[in-house]
Amino acid sequence: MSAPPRVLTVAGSDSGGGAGIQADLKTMLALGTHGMSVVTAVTAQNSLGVQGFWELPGEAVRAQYRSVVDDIGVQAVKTGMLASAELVETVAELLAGTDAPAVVDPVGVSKHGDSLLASSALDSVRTKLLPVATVATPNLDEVAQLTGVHVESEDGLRRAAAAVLAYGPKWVLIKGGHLRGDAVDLLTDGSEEHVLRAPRHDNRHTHGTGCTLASAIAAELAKGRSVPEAVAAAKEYVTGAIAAGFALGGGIGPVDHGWRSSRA
Ligand SMILES: Nc1ncnc2c1ncn2[C@@H]1O[C@H](COP(=O)(O)OP(=O)(O)O)[C@@H](O)[C@H]1O
Ligand SMILES: Cc1ncc(COP(=O)(O)O)c(N)n1
Repeated sequence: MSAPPRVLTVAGSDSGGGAGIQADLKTMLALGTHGMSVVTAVTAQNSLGVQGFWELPGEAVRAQYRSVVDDIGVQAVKTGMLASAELVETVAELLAGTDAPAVVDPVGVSKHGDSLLASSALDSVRTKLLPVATVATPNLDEVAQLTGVHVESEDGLRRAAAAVLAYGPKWVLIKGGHLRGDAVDLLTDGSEEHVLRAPRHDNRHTHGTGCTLASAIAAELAKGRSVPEAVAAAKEYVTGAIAAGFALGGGIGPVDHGWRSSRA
């Protein structure tokens, strides 16, 4: 049997299993790839929020990354929660030395509003991490935090994309999931533009949407798809996972990563 495409997530652990490393690995499996992980931080997290987190030293992140990349090799990398300026800079340097596409999800706050990134790290995200991204996938809160551009309707997505592209990622996918109406995202590299539209599912169990989308893009890139093809396939996967999101605990439940396979 030949090995499946290899994808690496560099992100935080979510003890509740809905977002972070756990969402990433489930997504990678669901999309037919071999998922691997570099843990940047450990969160104590559930459906009610983030009760605490502990970040790993830069040395531990670097060692995990080298272990995976130098022996097994990667065909795409996804980054999520990086917690601090030190980790953002360490990961940016590692990505710059890796010959594989990088999907950068600049995770700032959780769905509950708990911060997952020190405000002192924002400048490193802008000047070190975004420039090495093949695709950056900010949500509208992250766009506002990073660029000062506030978007309140679909019309503003193009302005947000231009502001993020100015920091140097090859492509940006602005996620309009926090707007009303259809779930509309805009993908552009500054010349091509693709609007991805899906019906909004009236389901509050959306924990892990952003992690799932970014990991799905990385998995599709690892299979050799182009960026627009990978994003279109990933959008279809996350939309189905949101439609099937289920209640767990007393708060916001997770999307269903296994929605395409039978639960019987
Ligand atoms: N209720 C929903 N129904 C359908 N798609 C959604 C819904 N909420 C978010 N999305 C989609 O999920 C993906 C992740 O977006 P978003 O939730 O904005 O990211 P984040 O988790 O980073 O806040 C995007 O493609 C967005 O359009
Ligand atoms: C460890 C970790 N990483 C990322 C998120 C963001 O989750 P979402 O994908 O719902 O924005 C999270 N809640 N926890």
